[in-house]
Amino acid sequence: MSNARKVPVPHHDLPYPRLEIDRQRAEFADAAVEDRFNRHHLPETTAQLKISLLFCAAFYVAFGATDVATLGPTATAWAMIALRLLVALVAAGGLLAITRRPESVRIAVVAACVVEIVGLAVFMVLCWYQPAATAWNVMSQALILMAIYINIPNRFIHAVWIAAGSSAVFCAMLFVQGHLKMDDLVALVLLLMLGNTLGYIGARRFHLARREEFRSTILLQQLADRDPLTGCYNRRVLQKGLLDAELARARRYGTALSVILGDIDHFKRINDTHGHAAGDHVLSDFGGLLLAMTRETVDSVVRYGGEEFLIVLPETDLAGAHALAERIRHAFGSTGSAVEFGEFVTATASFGIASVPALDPDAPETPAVLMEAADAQLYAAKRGGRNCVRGVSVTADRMRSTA
Ligand SMILES: Nc1nc2c(ncn2[C@@H]2O[C@H](COP(=O)(O)OP(=O)(O)OP(=O)(O)O)[C@@H](O)[C@H]2O)c(=O)[nH]1
Repeated sequence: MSNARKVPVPHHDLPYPRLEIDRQRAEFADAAVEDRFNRHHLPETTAQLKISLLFCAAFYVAFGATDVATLGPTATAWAMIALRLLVALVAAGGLLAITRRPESVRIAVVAACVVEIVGLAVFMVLCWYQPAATAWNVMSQALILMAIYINIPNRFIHAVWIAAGSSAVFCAMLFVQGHLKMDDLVALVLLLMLGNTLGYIGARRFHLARREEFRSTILLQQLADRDPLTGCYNRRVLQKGLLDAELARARRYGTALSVILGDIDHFKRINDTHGHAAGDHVLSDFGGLLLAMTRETVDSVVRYGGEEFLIVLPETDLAGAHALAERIRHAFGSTGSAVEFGEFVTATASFGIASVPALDPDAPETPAVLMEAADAQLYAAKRGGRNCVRGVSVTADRMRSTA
């Protein structure tokens, strides 16, 4: 049972307010949505990070030649090369970690941060011992800023802190060293401020654009999957395998699964008496009620036909589904729909339930059995006088009518 809850169910929508983007942090305001975004892009992010780490390691080691060139083959030069190798080793460690745990967003972020911080710390030490190469090192710092903001995929907020923080340390170090004239130092501070500002603007725009694209994709998907009149899922979602996936989950983890078919009684009469628009109001209210009375991120409500709705209830047995159907039946029958010209229409609905019990080795493999059973129960409810609930427990070789 507990395992089943850990498996993400892919078909549930994200309500629009949860898709808001925190423009300062350049992330989704909702941590769960941000996580979903990161998981969606993880393969691409990891591939880019691997290349970035490889380049980082290679260039750090290659620039060891400049240590020997500026300092000669001294002990200090060899110590610097050892430090460069340390950065390469840390980058290799990051590479190994993300290769071993490609599914972890956190490891990718930690690997990027650790390599950036260790790389910059080593860079500061190298600069400290090479005051003669300050001009080159300033250029290197500017390029490193570009790598941190743009080329090494990381959280925007981390990139800003690491890039801006390292620039501040770099300026402070040159100030303490005192090799530069004040006007050169001011030019250097301005240069790094410019690098950080350009990096900030470019990286922020990039992070925001990717999230805006992700949000548009989700909203388009919601438009494609939802019935515009009621807000419930349309049959496309069933065709995409909603019920197959839930049934497979129930079989895999031994959990119960129920489906309820709900149908408004004598709906044709409502249309004929009050008009099609009034019928639409009643349909919309019924759909809204079903959505409101079911679990937002667990259950699914599908407009199955004209005035027929399917509710899919994972981890719910027959008794639970029956109790829910009764609550809906009562709520719908006791509230009316305000239609045009001040008219008020009341209606009732009938419900047919089919359930797969928990830990049932005979649970059906295809949804067709479940749907046929629910349909038969709905038919029984209609024949039994309407405005009532009928249910059955379904196994591969038998059906026990319990209500
Ligand atoms: N207003 C409106 N009516 C619809 C819509 N879709 C289907 N219908 C109507 O729903 C009615 C369904 O009628 P029937 O299938 O005979 O069922 P019923 O009158 O509800 O009778 P029972 O189900 O046996 O209680 C038909 O008249 C359809 O035209 C819709 O989107 N809006």
